[in-house]
Amino acid sequence: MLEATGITVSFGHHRVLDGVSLSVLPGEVLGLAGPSGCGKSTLARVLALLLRPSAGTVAIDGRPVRGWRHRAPERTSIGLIFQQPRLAVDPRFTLLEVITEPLRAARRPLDRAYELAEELGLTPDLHGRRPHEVSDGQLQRACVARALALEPRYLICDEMTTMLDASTQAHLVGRIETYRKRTGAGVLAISHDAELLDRWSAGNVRDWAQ
Ligand SMILES: Nc1ncnc2c1ncn2[C@@H]1O[C@H](COP(=O)(O)OP(=O)(O)OP(=O)(O)O)[C@@H](O)[C@H]1O
Repeated sequence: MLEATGITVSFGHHRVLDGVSLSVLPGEVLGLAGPSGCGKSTLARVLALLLRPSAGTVAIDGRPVRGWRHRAPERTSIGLIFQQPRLAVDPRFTLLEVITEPLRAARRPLDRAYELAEELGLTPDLHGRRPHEVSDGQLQRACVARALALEPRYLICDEMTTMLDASTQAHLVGRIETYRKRTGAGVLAISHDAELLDRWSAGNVRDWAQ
């Protein structure tokens, strides 16, 4: 279980999260809805171990996270996919380099990147292109491949498909579903699209406003 307990985060004097708790079970899809600005993305960053809260704990499969260093080993257990892929990649990287980045950092074989690119529908002519030479949908496919590269136990999809057309949305959700069913990973899906969340999580939605 990916478990956040009593999470508190402030930016300056603005307390964004005040003792929030949430958990994602292995194999489940949990939808998270809520009004704009309520702190969903902030909580996603805490759960992905990118933002250290001022109070509260994150535990992965019962083990509390202690190291919040950049290369904390627990980081590889959690994949995060952002809403805006252009803000989530180094603009100098080719799509293939985006996908190989975590494999390189973890000293894993890079061949896996070609399989992931193919699974995400990125044809070889796209591999050498940089972010400004591809569409948002193609770049987001590379970001999903990157998030899956180290086979995370949990995936956090933060408005992953908001900017994309219906067919790309269906493809990306389908890929993550295939991965979830194969590995038993837990998925936290954050979206303003109530219909998508309801369908994807089979009604397992937590509404922040309630
Ligand atoms: N790095 C930051 N510095 C200062 N304030 C921040 C920072 N990140 C987020 N905030 C503020 O924290 C609040 C919550 O932001 P967050 O992005 O978590 O909300 P959200 O629920 O994901 O919103 P949306 O649904 O619009 O994406 C907002 O008021 C935002 O302006």
